[in-house]
Amino acid sequence: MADRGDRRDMSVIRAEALRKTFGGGAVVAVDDADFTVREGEFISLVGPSGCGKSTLLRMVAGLLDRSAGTLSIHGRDVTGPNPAVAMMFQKPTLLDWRTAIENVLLPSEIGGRVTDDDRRKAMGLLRLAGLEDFAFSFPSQLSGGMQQRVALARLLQTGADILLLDEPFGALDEFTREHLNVELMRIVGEVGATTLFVTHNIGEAIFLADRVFVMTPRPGRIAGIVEVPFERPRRPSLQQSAEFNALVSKVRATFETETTAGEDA
Ligand SMILES: Nc1ncnc2c1ncn2[C@@H]1O[C@H](COP(=O)(O)OP(=O)(O)OP(=O)(O)O)[C@@H](O)[C@H]1O
Repeated sequence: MADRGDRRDMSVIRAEALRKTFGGGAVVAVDDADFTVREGEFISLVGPSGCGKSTLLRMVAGLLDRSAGTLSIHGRDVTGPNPAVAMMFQKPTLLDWRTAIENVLLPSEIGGRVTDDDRRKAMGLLRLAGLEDFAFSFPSQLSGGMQQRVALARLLQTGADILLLDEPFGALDEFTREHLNVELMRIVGEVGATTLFVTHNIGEAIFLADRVFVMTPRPGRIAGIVEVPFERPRRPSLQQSAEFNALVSKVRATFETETTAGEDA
């Protein structure tokens, strides 16, 4: 089996001149996006509201058709949803009348009969998410952060190796969010998933990622790609370091250069 270093050389998502317009071309949500994502890589997509982050993610998920350009996953043209890809949103979308483990088992149920292996896997994922003792609790008995961890376990139960996370902790308070970010890094690192994570927050984007795609609006473009050199595991205190703050400034400068260029045009 290839080690993590080898796997990182293989691209699993590839986009060239990717474009999405709405309203017959009146709104250019994503313009001329060129990028590759390597296996096991964690990419943050950061940018202000309306710069096309969710649109880009939905195209990768196969939920939205592209208007132009190419987009492939594992070397295959994206023409619709793909079992290798799973997406998670800001709201947990758990079923209130089902326990945590019954929620995690949903993808297996949709796929057919639930086997003992499926149950073992679901319990293992709840353990990985730190929720072993809450497997038989209902969503109303869990905090917002715990509900999102159940949703993450359910995402992994699908067997997808590409995770698309659209501000998954955006509705939570800052303390819970920081804790869950550390947990998320640990969990996706352990399962070796390739991850695209959308956020408005520059610090969060850098803290989590191997590379940050910086998006700017009107039209939505990837204005720059910033490499994050910090070793893993990472601790929240990293965010106080001078090196970390230098990267925050670099991302900010990418926004400012683009915005000023747009105003000058
Ligand atoms: N279905 C749609 N029909 C028309 N316009 C749309 C549609 N979806 C998105 N847009 C427009 O495309 C642009 C990009 O939207 P998108 O939701 O991708 O941005 P975003 O960066 O994810 O924003 P936010 O951070 O607020 O979620 C916006 O101008 C938005 O109004």
